[in-house]
Amino acid sequence: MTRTTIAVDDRLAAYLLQIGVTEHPVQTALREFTATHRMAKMQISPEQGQFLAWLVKLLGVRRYLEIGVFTGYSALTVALAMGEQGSTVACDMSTEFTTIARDYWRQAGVEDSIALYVQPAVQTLQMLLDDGQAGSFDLAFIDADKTSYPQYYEACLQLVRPGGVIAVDNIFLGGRVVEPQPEDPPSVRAMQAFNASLKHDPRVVMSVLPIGDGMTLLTRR
Ligand SMILES: C[S@@+](CC[C@H](N)C(=O)[O-])C[C@H]1O[C@@H](n2cnc3c(N)ncnc32)[C@H](O)[C@@H]1O
Repeated sequence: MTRTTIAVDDRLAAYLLQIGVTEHPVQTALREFTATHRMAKMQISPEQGQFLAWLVKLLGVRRYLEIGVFTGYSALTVALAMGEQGSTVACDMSTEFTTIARDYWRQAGVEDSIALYVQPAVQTLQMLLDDGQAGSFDLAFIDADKTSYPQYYEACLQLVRPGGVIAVDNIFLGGRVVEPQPEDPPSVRAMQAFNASLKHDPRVVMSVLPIGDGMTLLTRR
């Protein structure tokens, strides 16, 4: 028993990976490749991927919306968990990053199930709303530029069905949200305000998990 969540050091993280994560060989290859990338820390942790895959099974997710693709690990993980019945809409602005993603999606045989839009995510979200896709997604994952999280959240609340889930990543920002310092970037105060706004939002039921850099889960009422 413990009254607080224990810190996970490198040794324990390796153990967690060993006993708690099952990956498709292409997931492993992508994770190992991304570890060598200059922006490697942007990828979700493998245990977060495992959690999302579990959530897919729990909810019976068929339609997945991802905001923030990077080299494609989270989208690949969810696409594999959904299987042939699943489809993904993926949003990112970077051709460089998503070219890597597409390559690994192709290797895993899920490329055709992922519609990737390489443009600002707000445009893609508006396009989906204009296209009458409100309420059509089972799961949304917000993992892109932090100052836009409130906009992404409002759009996802419309796009996800009642009972569907919105997962939000990096809500701790390495712990800086507790007490933002003057030298911190605007994203820290923005995340602090966003986190505070969710607690009493009557439209959702929420739970914050201290997994990765902190992940909030919100079920749409
Ligand atoms: C933290 S990474 C995503 C990590 C990914 N979910 C994974 O597990 O590997 C954030 C991504 O958001 C993208 N991004 C940043 N600003 C964006 C914007 N305005 N619209 C769309 N994508 C954006 C970046 O190009 C980057 O690939």
